Parts: sequence; structure tokens; C-alpha cells
Amino acid sequence: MRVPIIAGNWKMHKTVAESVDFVNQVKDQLPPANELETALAGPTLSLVSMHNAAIGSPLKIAAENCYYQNEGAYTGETSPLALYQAGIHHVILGHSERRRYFHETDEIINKKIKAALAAGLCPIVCCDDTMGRRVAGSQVHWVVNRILLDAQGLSADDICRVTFAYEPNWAIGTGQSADPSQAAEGCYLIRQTISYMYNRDVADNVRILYGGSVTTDNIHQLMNNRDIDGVLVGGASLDPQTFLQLVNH
Ligand SMILES: O=C[C@H](O)COP(=O)(O)O
Repeated sequence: MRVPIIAGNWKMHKTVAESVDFVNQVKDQLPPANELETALAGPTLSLVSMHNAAIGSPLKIAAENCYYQNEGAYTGETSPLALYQAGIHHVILGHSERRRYFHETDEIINKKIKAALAAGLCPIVCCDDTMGRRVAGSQVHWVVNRILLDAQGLSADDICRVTFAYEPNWAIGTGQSADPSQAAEGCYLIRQTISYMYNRDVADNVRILYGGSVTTDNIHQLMNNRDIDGVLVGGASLDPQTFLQLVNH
């Protein structure tokens, strides 16, 4: 059985003090991790303090990015091994903002996924999509190729530690979520691709999230779908009470 996940992605928001204050406000009100997994991805500078504040609670702390080497002359990058050793559980990789603003290719993302897994982290791998592709009918080809390239060379054991997130660009930060059927189709395409690459059992074990303008108003409808195992939430995860409402949807 796949345990659903509610994951917040704060992006480049919150100071260290604000991050810790948020964790302290929510940590005692979360369900057990075996019923519903809760995770918060914060800015790199906040991660250790967030982890320390969350110790003893079910909340898992996630990085928003990491590099594909554990150490070396890579000024400004973050080591996946150092993240793992600091108690960080997940790392978001391949977010559309990383692909668009920082020119991350599928090849780089594939290297990062392998390095994160080897270090002990559980990647949350994002797959974007555009309305243009959807109108042109090429979204199936696009999504399938992202998964084939990003997950290339991963073992079945590896892929079961990866969570995927279907995040259409037109829905990210716009207030206009994909409708539940579009969201479900994106997640279904990812699962079918994993089934093709491995087998049905493996695909049935992998968790696939939807992300893009998830709110307290639409979360129930989005998650009430057998192909959607949870949500990756940006803007609506920035307020602790709203995050708790999402968790208790
Ligand atoms: O990672 C989260 C997504 O980019 C969604 O962001 P949003 O909920 O602000 O649309």
C-alpha cells in the first residue's frame, strides 16, 4: 500500500528563524508517518535547524536541490551525503524552476537522482508539462521521455525509493490548478512509464504526486484519485495553519 504524502516546497522563502517557528507550530499536530507522510522542503540554510526542531515528530525535512557529487571543488553546491548526514530525508530534483532558470537537463537530473539515492536520500523527482504541448497533443511523448531519461539506469529497488511529481507549468504559482482529470492523467502516464521500464508491481509501489496551485479548496478532489498519491505544494504551504489544513484535508 502506498502511504500518501503531503509535501510543502517553500522555494526561496523564509529565514532560518521563520523556518524553525513554522516547524514548531505544526510538528505536534501531524498524523503518524505510516498513515500520511508529511514533509517540508526549505531553503538550504534552514535545513539543519528545521531537522533539529522536527526531531521526535513525524515531519520529514527535504532539501530543494543537491549536487551530484558528495564533495569537491564545486563552489556553491550542496553535497547529497552532507544532507543525509544532517538528517535530511528527501530532496526535490528536476523542479521546473531548476530546469528553466538553472538550465538543468535530464542528464544532470539523472546524475543527481543517482547521487542522492547513493547518499541515502529519497528523491522527489518533478516532471513538468506545458499547455502548448497539451494543446498539440504531445504531452504523452513529453512525460514518457522525461521519466525514461530521468530514471535511466535506476534499479527496481532504487525506483521504489523515488517519489515522482507531475507539475504542469501552467498551474505552478498561477492559482489555476490543473483539473483533476489532467492531474490524474499526468500521474497515470508516469506510472505507466515505470511499469514499462520495470513491471506492474514496481509501478504500483512508486508514489506519484501532483503539484501546481494546490489549495485547501482543491486538495480533496485532487487526492480522491487512485493515481494521485499526494501533493507537492508551493504557495499554500507557506502558512502553518494552511499547511495543517492541507494535511487534515
Ligand atoms: O513545488 C511546488 C510547485 O511548484 C507548486 O507550487 P504552487 O503550489 O505555488 O503552485
